[in-house]
Amino acid sequence: MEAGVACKLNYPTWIRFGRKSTGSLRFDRIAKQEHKTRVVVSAHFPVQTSSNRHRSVSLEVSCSSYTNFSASTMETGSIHAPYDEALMLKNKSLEVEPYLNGHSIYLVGLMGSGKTTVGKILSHVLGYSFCDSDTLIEQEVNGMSVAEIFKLHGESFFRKKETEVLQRLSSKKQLVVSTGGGAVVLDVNWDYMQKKGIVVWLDVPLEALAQRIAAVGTHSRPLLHYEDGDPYTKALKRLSYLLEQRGKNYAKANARVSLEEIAGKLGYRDVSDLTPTEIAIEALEQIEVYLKEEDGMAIAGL
Ligand SMILES: Nc1ncnc2c1ncn2[C@@H]1O[C@H](COP(=O)(O)OP(=O)(O)OP(=O)(O)O)[C@@H](O)[C@H]1O
Ligand SMILES: O=C(O)C1=C[C@@H](O)[C@@H](O)[C@H](O)C1
Repeated sequence: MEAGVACKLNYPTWIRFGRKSTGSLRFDRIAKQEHKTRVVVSAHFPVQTSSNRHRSVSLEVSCSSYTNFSASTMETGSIHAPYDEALMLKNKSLEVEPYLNGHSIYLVGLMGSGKTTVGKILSHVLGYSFCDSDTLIEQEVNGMSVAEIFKLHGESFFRKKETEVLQRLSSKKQLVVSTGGGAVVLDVNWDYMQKKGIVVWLDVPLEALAQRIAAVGTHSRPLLHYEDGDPYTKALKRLSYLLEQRGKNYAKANARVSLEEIAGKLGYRDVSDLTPTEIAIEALEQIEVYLKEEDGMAIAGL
């Protein structure tokens, strides 16, 4: 079919796939002029995941002649095209950037939710600087690790430093900040994060978080040392408690990125099948929704 369509229409230049069962097929200007072809595209996008993690999408294309539009369909069939997540990320960032207007992005979420991993991807594609508030605190306290700071100076000292770091960052634009898991607890931190920034919550199921943390060990995360058991059990117990305590705080974020929802949309059975890039794309989408709402309200004078 791919050859058939290409032959009938001559050089279709590219096929673009959206993430919500939408897509478009674009043709070269020359092809349009030469063939005066009116193209009727009916797209059908069942998402398939193949074993090598490269997804392909079935696209049914119907075409009819421009000069005889009522004439029957020229060709129908399906094209398999690779799902290029890097391209989709770039396109999404270009779409969102004008609305962002230089606002920073503050990623919040429980330990291990991917703030650093996703944050680096976002900063790279947007051309923003990336920083990690835990790392900035460590630098301020003579290179001491978070775990050592907790042990030597206690949690309240750490929280004070965290607020100072967020205050310092709050005057800057074009940053992607990976915040500490507990940064959402203090109201003053919200004032700093939202001064020139948008707060995005990475909402990851507890079991997935515990799995990720167990894979790297709990030694660098002092708040996980209160429980007994193997690393997975320790992490799961403590994270459940922390989510109970902080759930309302995370929910105050301007945008929420739910891994369960993305997995559902993409037809994955498990959130662990999601790539960090897919999560970054969803983050941009949710930021766009938020900014458009804000824009609409400002125009409406609300
Ligand atoms: N989408 C993902 N799928 C699988 N593993 C991931 C994903 N995102 C991050 N990870 C892994 O989970 C662990 C935690 O990720 P990361 O450091 O980005 O989270 P974080 O929110 O910054 O954590 P913390 O707040 O504890 O610093 C890392 O080992 C990382 O490689
Ligand atoms: O969830 C938390 O309270 C923490 C998360 C980490 O990022 C560090 O900021 C520190 O270990 C505390």
